[in-house]
Order: sequence, then C-alpha cells, then structure tokens
Amino acid sequence: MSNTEQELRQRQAQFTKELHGDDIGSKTGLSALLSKNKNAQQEAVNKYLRHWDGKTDQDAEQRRLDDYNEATHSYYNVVTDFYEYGWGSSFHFSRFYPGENFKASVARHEHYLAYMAGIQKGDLVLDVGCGVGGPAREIARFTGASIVGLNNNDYQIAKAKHYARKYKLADQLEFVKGDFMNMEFPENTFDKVYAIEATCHAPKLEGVYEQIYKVLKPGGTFAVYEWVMTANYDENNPEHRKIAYEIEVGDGIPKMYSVDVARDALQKVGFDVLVGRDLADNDDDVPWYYPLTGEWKYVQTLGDLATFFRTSFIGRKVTTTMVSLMERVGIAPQGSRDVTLALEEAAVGLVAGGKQKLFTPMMLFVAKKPEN
Ligand SMILES: CC(C)=CCC[C@@H](C)[C@H]1CC[C@H]2C3=C(CC[C@]12C)[C@@]1(C)CC[C@H](O)C[C@@H]1CC3
Ligand SMILES: C[S@@+](CC[C@H](N)C(=O)[O-])C[C@H]1O[C@@H](n2cnc3c(N)ncnc32)[C@H](O)[C@@H]1O
Repeated sequence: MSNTEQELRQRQAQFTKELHGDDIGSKTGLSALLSKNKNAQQEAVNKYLRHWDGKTDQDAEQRRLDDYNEATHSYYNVVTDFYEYGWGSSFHFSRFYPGENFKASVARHEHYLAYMAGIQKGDLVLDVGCGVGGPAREIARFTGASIVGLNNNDYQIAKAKHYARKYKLADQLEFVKGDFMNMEFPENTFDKVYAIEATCHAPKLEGVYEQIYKVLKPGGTFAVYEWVMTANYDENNPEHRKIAYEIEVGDGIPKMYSVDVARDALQKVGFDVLVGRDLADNDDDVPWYYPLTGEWKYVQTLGDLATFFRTSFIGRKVTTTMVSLMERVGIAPQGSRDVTLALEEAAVGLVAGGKQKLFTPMMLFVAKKPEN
C-alpha cells in the first residue's frame, strides 16, 4: 500500500471514530443518526456534496471520478443510518412475486445470485462492496460457504462485524477494509466472487472488474447485479441525462455507465461472459421500484405496510420534515436534512429511470475466469 493510501485509510478510520463514536452496532437507524457527532456529520455531508453542484460537464464529472473513494466513503457515512431505518440491512433492490413479502423477496434475490455463481459449502467467496453484511449473512446461511466482505466504509464494516457476532455467523464471515479498485488479496485467492449493487461506485468498471479477475481462481465465477443505464438511454437527451444525474447525486455514484460499457469491460479484462440478462426487463405485476412509489396497490402483505410507509413518497416527506425540525432545534446533526433531500432525488430518479426502462439495478452478469 502506498503512503498516500495509508494516510487516507488512517484519516478515514479516525474520522469514523469522531463521527460515530466507539459504540457502533448497538444503535441503528434514526437513533444512530441522533447520536452522531454533530460537527463531524456536517463535515461528512459537505465532503459528499462538494462535487454535486448540478453540473454534468466533463470537468465536473472528472472531479467526481477522481474523488470516488472519499466521496463514496462520505456518502455511506451519512446515508447508512437512513438506509437501515427505511430498508433494512441489505442495501439493494429485488423483484417481487405476487404475495411475496419484502424480506422474502430481498433474500430470494440474494439466493439467486449465489445459485448463479455456483457458490457451495467449502468455497471461499468474496463479496465486493458488502454494505453492513446483509447479503453475506444470508448467502453464508444459504450455502454454507465462507465469505469475506470487502468495503471501504469503516462504519459499515464495524456494523457488519457486530451483526456477524450477534447472529452467530462470525466463523463463516470476515469483513475487511479496502478499496475495490486496488485489492490487496493475493492473486487467485477466491473460488467465487459476487457483487450486489456496489461496483457502480467505481470510477471505471474495467478497473474494478480487473481486480476481481485478479483475485479469482482460474475457472472461478464472478456474478454481479450491476447498476447500468439500458440501451434505451440516450446521453444526449436532456431528460434522460437529468434522470441519470438524479441517480448519481442521490446514490453517490461518480458516473452511471451503460450496459454495453459494463459487458465490454468484463470481456476486456479477460472474462468469458456466460450470462448477461436484465432481470428488470420483464412484465412483473409488481415492479422492483414499487417501494419508492406512493402506489399502495403494490403492497403485498400487511407486514410490509410499515416498510412501505417509510419508503413511499409521503413517508419520505414525513422523515424529511421530522429530520429538518430535529436539526433546527439541535437534536439532529447539521446537514441531516440535506441528506434526506439527496435521498429524495435518488428515489425520484430511480423510479423515473425504472418506469421508462432507462435504468436497471439488476443487470445480471455471470462471468468465468478461464482455466488457463
Ligand atoms: C446506492 C446503491 C448503488 C444502491 C442502494 C439501493 C437502495 C437500497 C437505496 C437507493 C435509494 C435509497 C433510499 C432509501 C433506502 C435505500 C435506497 C432504496 C430510503 C427509502 C431510506 C429512508 C429515507 O427516508 C428515504 C430513502 C429514499 C432513498
Ligand atoms: C449500495 S451498497 C450495497 C451493499 C451490499 N452489496 C448490499 O447489497 O447490502 C454499496 C457498497 O459498496 C461499497 N463501496 C463503494 N465504493 C467502494 C470501494 N471503492 N471499495 C470498496 N467498497 C466500496 C459501499 O461502501 C457500500 O457498502
């Protein structure tokens, strides 16, 4: 690791301590938000939003690409509590079958990826961009494999370790700090690698796929749910670009790439692409983005009402108003309201992109590293 990388790592770890304190894990969601250090939270929000000035010209994009590591680290420092409060501990979308509840759908989406990757008991598996470990816990239980979660966000790693202990999975799970653009694992380490809605944070897809190729054993499989703009997306159409920008700013993504860029990048680094299928391109009765709409007709079970309320348009307005008030009276840290507004942009862009089929959060690629 270079000196600059070491310094960045130390700075991020120190900042996480200042922001969240030592007691990471016992509090989640809004209660974790309220116990954050107020000055540090303001700094984290500024760090995340400093490159998001509404500009989409090449210079502005380049600044976001150059600062991908700090910008994403700051993004997850400020949104993780909101994600856990509104969504749970798996930070991804999923398809819904009629009658299927939210949690079952999320778990099934994870099982399907594990199945497509061919993960089995005894495998050593890498989860690239592991969040707070929701998918890793589910896939470890489902397959019996040992999983290493890689993440550049210290707060999420601490949470993932806490949950692994809490749910008695510490023997099967390990969580490590690292940048997926520069992995430190030896070559040919893992039997399988998967990534769920994480590699879109890379400044260049070829860069992260090349790292995955390096650490995967020959003959090993990489399976990913990639966030991409579909073939319907036209970068020169201002309406389309506005939707992509909302997704970028609200989700901490330096640049949304198209499905062709992703497929080409996999092939260029040496993978044989066995499957390339957009799981959102279907006639499902219940669309994947439904929790972010206000359309109650899609709620599948009574038990999902509480989740849907938080994620729906009205629920988000309630959260933003409540957080703004708490910020004004000094209970919530400064900048918390700005975070809810950025998340609102995310929700609007994701639903618009989903409805017009310009965007998919579940472009499934299954790729193999050749044996020789
Ligand atoms: C950022 C990437 C690559 C993936 C995350 C996908 C989703 C889990 C998130 C995308 C937008 C998020 C929002 C929320 C939860 C997590 C997402 C759906 C909230 C519902 C959390 C509660 C807030 O009050 C509103 C948020 C809107 C956006
Ligand atoms: C939307 S979350 C998905 C998390 C997890 N896969 C899940 O489904 O719950 C994206 C994850 O990618 C991680 N990430 C983003 N950029 C990264 C980087 N450069 N190196 C390692 N992890 C990164 C974030 O910290 C976050 O945990």
